[in-house]
Amino acid sequence: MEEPIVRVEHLSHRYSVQWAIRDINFEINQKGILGLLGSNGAGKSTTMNIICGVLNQTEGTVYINGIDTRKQPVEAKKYIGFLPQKPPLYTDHNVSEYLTYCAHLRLMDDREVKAAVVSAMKRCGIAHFSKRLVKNLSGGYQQRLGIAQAIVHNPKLVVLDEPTNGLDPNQILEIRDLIREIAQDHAVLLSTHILSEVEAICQNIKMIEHGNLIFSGTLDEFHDSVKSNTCIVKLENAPAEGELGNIPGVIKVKKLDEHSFRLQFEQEGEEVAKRVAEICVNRGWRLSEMQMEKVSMDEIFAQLSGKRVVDKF
Ligand SMILES: Nc1ncnc2c1ncn2[C@@H]1O[C@H](COP(=O)(O)OP(=O)(O)OP(=O)(O)O)[C@@H](O)[C@H]1O
Repeated sequence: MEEPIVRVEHLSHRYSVQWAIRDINFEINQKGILGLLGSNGAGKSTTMNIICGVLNQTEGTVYINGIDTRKQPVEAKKYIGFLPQKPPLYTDHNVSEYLTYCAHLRLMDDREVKAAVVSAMKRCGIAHFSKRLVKNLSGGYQQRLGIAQAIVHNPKLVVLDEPTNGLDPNQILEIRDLIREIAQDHAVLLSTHILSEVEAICQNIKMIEHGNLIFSGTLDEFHDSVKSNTCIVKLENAPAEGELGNIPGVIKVKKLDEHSFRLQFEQEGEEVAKRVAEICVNRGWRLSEMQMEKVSMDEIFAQLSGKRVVDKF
């Protein structure tokens, strides 16, 4: 059987006395973009730094393509490309010199370096800047170069730590397009605390909070992980708010306009919603619309991380 690209087993790390991550386990088996999501300080960078061999874990094991990163770090690193939060750029090099240097650092065969540098520059849209000094590139192009150094040796795994941090909105869209393109033939592990980023480009999500892995699944599963308990009803012959509030299972009511109300249910809603619909019809309130409200990414994130959910009432 083929080895997973990444296998993380019982990974824990402690900085002096405080545990930053505890008992993290997961595998990456395929190409595509996996988003590592979490609040500031959740443990994303710690996890990525260990996977990439930049930090030695306190406990647990990371295998890249079946190779233990602790026992055979040099071999394992051939399969990893890493863009840390702060790109490791040598600003007095020009683009081509810098990538050539990076390719040698990755122990590439000398005969392959030139073509690999040209290919990485092309893929990242920086070929026209090959002779430009790194310090004279804009932030967006420096980030492209950061990604180019992460793929120059054609690794199986590309790890990007908050790759759109600090970029302007147009640069963010361009870098996201580039990451999507890279993910066609690499497994990309990307950390972010920006929910719209996850929604825009990730197929799978792992969420870390206080150093623990608290969610693992597809984007759709993430959306389904928290069920809605609010709904909007439209009643052509609306009663007073109090009457809606007296329906068993309804705990809050907010009048939105003459005919529309937001109802909050005791628990997640389908059973109560059916009851509300029956009562509205039986009492002649002329129910014309009823829709469970979608739970936003922000609300899911807040609930999963145990934070206070914004009260819509
Ligand atoms: N070198 C260090 N020494 C001591 N504590 C550290 C060190 N680096 C990180 N920490 C702590 O470990 C925890 C996890 O930090 P980490 O940087 O992995 O989180 P993160 O999810 O990447 O956050 P951010 O999104 O802010 O980068 C935090 O409490 C942080 O303060």
